[in-house]
Amino acid sequence: MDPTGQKYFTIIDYVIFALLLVASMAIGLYYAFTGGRQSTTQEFMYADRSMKCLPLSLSLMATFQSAVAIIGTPAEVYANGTQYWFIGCCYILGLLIPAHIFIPMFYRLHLTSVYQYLELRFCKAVRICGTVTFIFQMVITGFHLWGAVLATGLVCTLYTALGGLKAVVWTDVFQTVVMFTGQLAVIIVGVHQAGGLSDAWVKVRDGGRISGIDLNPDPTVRHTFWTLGVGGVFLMLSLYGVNQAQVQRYLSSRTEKEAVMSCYMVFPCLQVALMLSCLMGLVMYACYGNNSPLEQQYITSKDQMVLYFVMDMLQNFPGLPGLFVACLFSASLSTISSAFNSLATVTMVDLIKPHYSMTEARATLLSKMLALSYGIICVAMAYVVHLMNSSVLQAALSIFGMVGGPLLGLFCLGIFFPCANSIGAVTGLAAGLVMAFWVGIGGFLSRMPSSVQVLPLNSTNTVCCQVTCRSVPACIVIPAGLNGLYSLSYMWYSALNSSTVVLIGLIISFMTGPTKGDDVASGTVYPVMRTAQSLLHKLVKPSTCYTSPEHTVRWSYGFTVKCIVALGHFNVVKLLLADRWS
Ligand SMILES: CC(C)(CO)[C@@H](O)C(=O)NCCC(=O)O
Ligand code: NA
Repeated sequence: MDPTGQKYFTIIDYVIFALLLVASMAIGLYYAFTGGRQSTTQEFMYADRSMKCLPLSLSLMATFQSAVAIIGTPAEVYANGTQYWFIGCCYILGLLIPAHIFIPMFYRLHLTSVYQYLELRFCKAVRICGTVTFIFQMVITGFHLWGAVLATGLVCTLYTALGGLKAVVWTDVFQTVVMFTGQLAVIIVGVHQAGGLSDAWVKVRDGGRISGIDLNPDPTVRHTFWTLGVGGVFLMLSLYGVNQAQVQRYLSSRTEKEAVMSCYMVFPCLQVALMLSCLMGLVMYACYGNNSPLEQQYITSKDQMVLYFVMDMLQNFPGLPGLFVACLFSASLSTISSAFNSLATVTMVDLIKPHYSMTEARATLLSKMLALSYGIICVAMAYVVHLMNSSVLQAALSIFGMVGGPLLGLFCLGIFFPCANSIGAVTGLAAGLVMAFWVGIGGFLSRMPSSVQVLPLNSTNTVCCQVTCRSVPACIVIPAGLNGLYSLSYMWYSALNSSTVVLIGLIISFMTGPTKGDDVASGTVYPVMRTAQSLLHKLVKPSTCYTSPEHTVRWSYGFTVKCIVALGHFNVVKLLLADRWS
């Protein structure tokens, strides 16, 4: 540390960081020159469908655990306590549903990409709409990532393009280990600096950072048990149920059972990841108390907290800052490599292959070029796009909800509603996206002025933000009714947008002539009623015969229609009552 308070990396730090890049590159090269030498698209995209459960589960977790989670979660816990930790509750249903509904269905259909499902169930147009929405989502995910700077971005692009999915999965495994080690090291040193475990505990407890469960049903409160535990389920389903990056991993496993197991194993992995990042937030509070470096104006945004903390705490431990930066980059690399690989896959499988016939060698080469190009696009964008001053964690999860939510709705419409038709699907998706951007952007703009006031005025970023914000309240007048919608907690975005797709999709399907039960391709609809009935029968009378599929389909039609009608009545009654009372 020099007299101006500037902290520097030592040689050891640089060496550790370089080792991360070298090792990742080595794994990529290894898979480029062993096995089938990445000479088929099967190997490049689906690892020859030979993966085992343990590496897959670590890789599944690493895909959506990026630097954003590692620096965003501690900042959230430091500022608002451990309420966010309750997001861990949504992992239960958020993983059980993919394991028992999505994975068996996708695996048995032997898909080449998850969007092929949409063509089997609906038609080609729906498949293309889904694919384009996904590309949009993943490119945003890829470039919003902090730290995707040239050196790392290029290394990542190279190992992804050379080593295919095998390299992506095995680098994920290695990078997860680096990620956990880095976090653990910072937590241990932090507890030590705070005066030991019991001192640290007393400080966070007296500082009110240990939150009890908040059961407030108000959907506009950012974090409650309901927004996190129930709203989060929809977020998890969109990420772990129908996202191509994840489905590609399920499909690459040796057997269906192993795919289901890997999904189960994500649960403990995610809990460990969540625990480490929440603990780091608590340790930060134990060290700084309410005297945050943000308040003292050492840093200009909440998201710099973790980095400042790390450099501040670890300065006497040469090598540890390097390890932590390696941890951050590991988290990012494992996310963007999955994004590049899945983007290349869908572009090839959904957009190019159905229209041009080509040899296997050509197709493989083209897939590699695609992975390379998406990598370069994302690296270039990372240079251009600067982060917003609001929390990166909230921004990332909002984007997942805004683009992932409608996609989840599209798949649910196809899987759970045999009557939905293609016109309904496309209109529903469009309606869901409109809803997403309307509420997402409306919410962002309506929250902006207040979020800016708390920031110090001396950084260039803030000045730009001030300029844009000042004009906002003047030109946007928000009607009172919409304010409710705009203030919806971002954790509900996935649920709202996927429900919009399903609801509009069903209404349009009924208006344009619902699909007949027999016209639906076999294996593309989940027999909700039959499963529920057989479960019920098993519970009540263990030895009864089960009803015919036709009967069940007819029954589920009737039931769905009744539900919609009942819901309509309920809303009318609610409106009437609200009118009376006001
Ligand atoms: C997806 C969750 C919420 C699961 O805990 C978590 O990994 C997370 O907060 N991710 C943030 C987005 C990102 O890391 O890119
Ligand atoms: Na990651």
